[in-house]
Amino acid sequence: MSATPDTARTTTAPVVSVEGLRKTFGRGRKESVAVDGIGFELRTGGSLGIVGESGSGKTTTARMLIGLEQPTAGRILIGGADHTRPARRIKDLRARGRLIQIVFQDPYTSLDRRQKIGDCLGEVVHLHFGLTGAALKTRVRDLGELVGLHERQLESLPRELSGGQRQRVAIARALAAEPEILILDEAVSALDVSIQAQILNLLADIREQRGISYVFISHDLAVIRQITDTVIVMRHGQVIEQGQTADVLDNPHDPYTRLLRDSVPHPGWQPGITTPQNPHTPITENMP
Ligand SMILES: Nc1ncnc2c1ncn2[C@@H]1O[C@H](COP(=O)(O)OP(=O)(O)OP(=O)(O)O)[C@@H](O)[C@H]1O
Repeated sequence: MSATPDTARTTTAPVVSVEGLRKTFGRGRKESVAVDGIGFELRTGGSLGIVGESGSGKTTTARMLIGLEQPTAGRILIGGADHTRPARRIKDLRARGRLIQIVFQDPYTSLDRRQKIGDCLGEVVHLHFGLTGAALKTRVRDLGELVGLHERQLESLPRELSGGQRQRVAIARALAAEPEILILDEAVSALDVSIQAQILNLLADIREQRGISYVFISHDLAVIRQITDTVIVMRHGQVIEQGQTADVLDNPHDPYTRLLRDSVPHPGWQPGITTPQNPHTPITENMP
């Protein structure tokens, strides 16, 4: 990783600033609004959670941030520079890769089945930093170490690893570009609870050591509470509540956030029975 000291990045200035961001798909009568004029900030070295039910616009927001989707309207500033339009030239794509990376839920589909893990990481390091030979090998070993992958696993093919190990590969591959911002889109959702806890601890350590900023998309509010310091709640493409994570989750002002929070199963919860202790079944059954 870069030698940038933690303090250099850990300021209160926003590293990401989003204004009036909107994305529609389709045209005319078939037009649908996925993201409807949202705004938020991620401070440098901070961790921002995005929560909301399925279809609320979380992934579309992430895809616009990373440049995989062009916004219909609005503005995305990253490190003060305008990143509203996806990069087109290779040089700009690479520069963006050094700034922001994303990890999706299922890394298996994005890994080359015939490529050893070490080679996969080496490719990214070579692409961004031009390292070769022993220097490249050392860097790959360091990356593996950072995420808890050993030499033997670096020599493996993706199918020889567990889901948790593959997710570590995906994180290492994203970190190989030494980005300032890492987006994790349901990146731990498919993992069992103990592996999930290991990865969350790992991410917290990396953030502390490197001063990297996170955008963390998850439907799991316990995960959001653990890994983020601010949160936005999305519904129907809009931000309906935002603030410090603990404040929003402990004292939600919006009924939808309350509903979202109370949907987390707890002792005494029974599916299908609505009582004050067991407030609801489908999450937005009573919402407009
Ligand atoms: N390429 C696309 N073409 C048309 N509609 C799309 C496209 N991508 C997303 N949408 C629509 O935009 C809306 C928001 O989708 P998005 O994937 O951003 O939601 P989400 O909150 O991430 O959901 P989930 O939690 O299920 O991943 C949905 O109604 C979805 O069907």
